[in-house]
Amino acid sequence: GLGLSFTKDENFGEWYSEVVVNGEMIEYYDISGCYILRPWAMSIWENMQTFFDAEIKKMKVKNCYFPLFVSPGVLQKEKDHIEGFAPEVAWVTKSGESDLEVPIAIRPTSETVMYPYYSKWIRGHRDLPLKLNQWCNVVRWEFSNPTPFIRSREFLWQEGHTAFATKEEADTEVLQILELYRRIYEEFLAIPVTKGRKSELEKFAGGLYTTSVEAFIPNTGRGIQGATSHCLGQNFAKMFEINFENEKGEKSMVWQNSWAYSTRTIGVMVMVHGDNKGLVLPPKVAALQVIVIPVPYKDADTQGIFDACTATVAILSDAGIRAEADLRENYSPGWKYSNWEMKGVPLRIEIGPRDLANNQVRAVRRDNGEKIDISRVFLVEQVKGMLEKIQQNLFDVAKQKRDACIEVVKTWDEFIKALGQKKLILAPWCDEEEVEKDVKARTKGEMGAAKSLCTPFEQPELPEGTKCFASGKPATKWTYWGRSY
Ligand SMILES: O=C1CCCN[C@@H]1CCCn1cnc2cc(F)c(Cl)cc2c1=O
Ligand SMILES: [Mg+2]
Repeated sequence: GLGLSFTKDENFGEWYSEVVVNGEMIEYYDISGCYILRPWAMSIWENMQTFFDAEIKKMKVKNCYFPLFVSPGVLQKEKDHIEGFAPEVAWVTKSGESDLEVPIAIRPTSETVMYPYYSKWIRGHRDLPLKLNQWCNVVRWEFSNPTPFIRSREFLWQEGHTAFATKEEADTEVLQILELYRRIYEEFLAIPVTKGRKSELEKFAGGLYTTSVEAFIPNTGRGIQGATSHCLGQNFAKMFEINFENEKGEKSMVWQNSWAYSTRTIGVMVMVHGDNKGLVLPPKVAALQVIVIPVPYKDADTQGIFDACTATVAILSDAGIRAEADLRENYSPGWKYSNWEMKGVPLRIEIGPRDLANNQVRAVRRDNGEKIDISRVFLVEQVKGMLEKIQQNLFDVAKQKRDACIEVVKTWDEFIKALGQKKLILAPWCDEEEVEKDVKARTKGEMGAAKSLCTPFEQPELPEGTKCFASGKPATKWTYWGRSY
């Protein structure tokens, strides 16, 4: 039937797979780990892209497009860049019946594709800063459990790659981009995230430091990296000889950043806001913000009701609200309510004989089910107000649930207990890599090991003499830990 066969709390994994399919976001594909993004998902990607693309353009970033294919020599340019990643590189080995002389890799990320040309294009300081971005797909032949949006063998992302004359400029941009990622999550997807710095063990090995926005899924008690903004330092400049002559005529290497968010954002949104009726879409990213449904009654003025629906859509659309009417004759109002709830449309407007007579409409919120009769007078203002309240409420509820999962611990026993309770753990840490490796080793299991998620920029007070939860050594910072995706 129309409903879901799994509930979010009883079987999260099955619930998620069913919701993304029944909500018409995803169609499973006959190649494992690959998914079809249907319009209901693509429109959310486009809504975020419209915001982010405009924002990076304000920062003088230019869009470009580099080839999908990577020649092997350049991919293996730097051992420690791809060490560990090699198994997930997909290769083209044939064309038609004949083998390729040399197999060609499909980009898993584009540093090695782009940077030989950065080296060619950047000569003098007047060529800096160079700021390019591309909206594209990447392929990583992962083997751990594929999950629509969250972990797939091909996904869409944007990857920004910038080069500066000074470290200060790079450091500044890293945080400007990170703020845009925070806005994507908190202002568009209504998801609370934590800005922080990755540990030496978790950072991008090819870079100098990694910052990220971290989300959390209360149902599974797992953290998830929402987006990432790296300062690469001069590591890739050294590797690819990206030098420039500065004002004093000295030859020096550029300072680089790279940053990305992907279609994983959509999966996080489904996981955080979805419920047992299906998707719940934040109005800011919803393809459809209002669905208008006629509720005809016996011999009541059916045409009048349909006309009122059409007029309501016109009024709302003219005001920039994304609204449609579901006038299909062969489906009952009840069926339509369930269908559009499953698709997560934030606001439903019902128009029946009584509404017609009273020059009003009945509005029903998807986030909390609240039913409100609103007059057709000032209809636009009231609908806009309701959509804003829904957006804000989705964020507030998600933040309250996420905050309720945060557990501050001081000792190993408290840490293990909190881990078992699917908490997001904030613990004082000595910031030693060996200790982090030890935490991973000591928490290994079928649920996956605990790892550091980020060291939040907002650091709580760390009293003198506080001990690291894992090593007992003097703690130097508060760090979030947990299991993750
Ligand atoms: O996260 C970003 C922002 C956008 C540009 N890239 C960086 C780093 C990507 C790390 N990374 C991630 N995954 C990879 C997978 C691979 F197969 C190979 Cl060869 C390399 C990598 C790899 O370098
Ligand atoms: Mg990976």
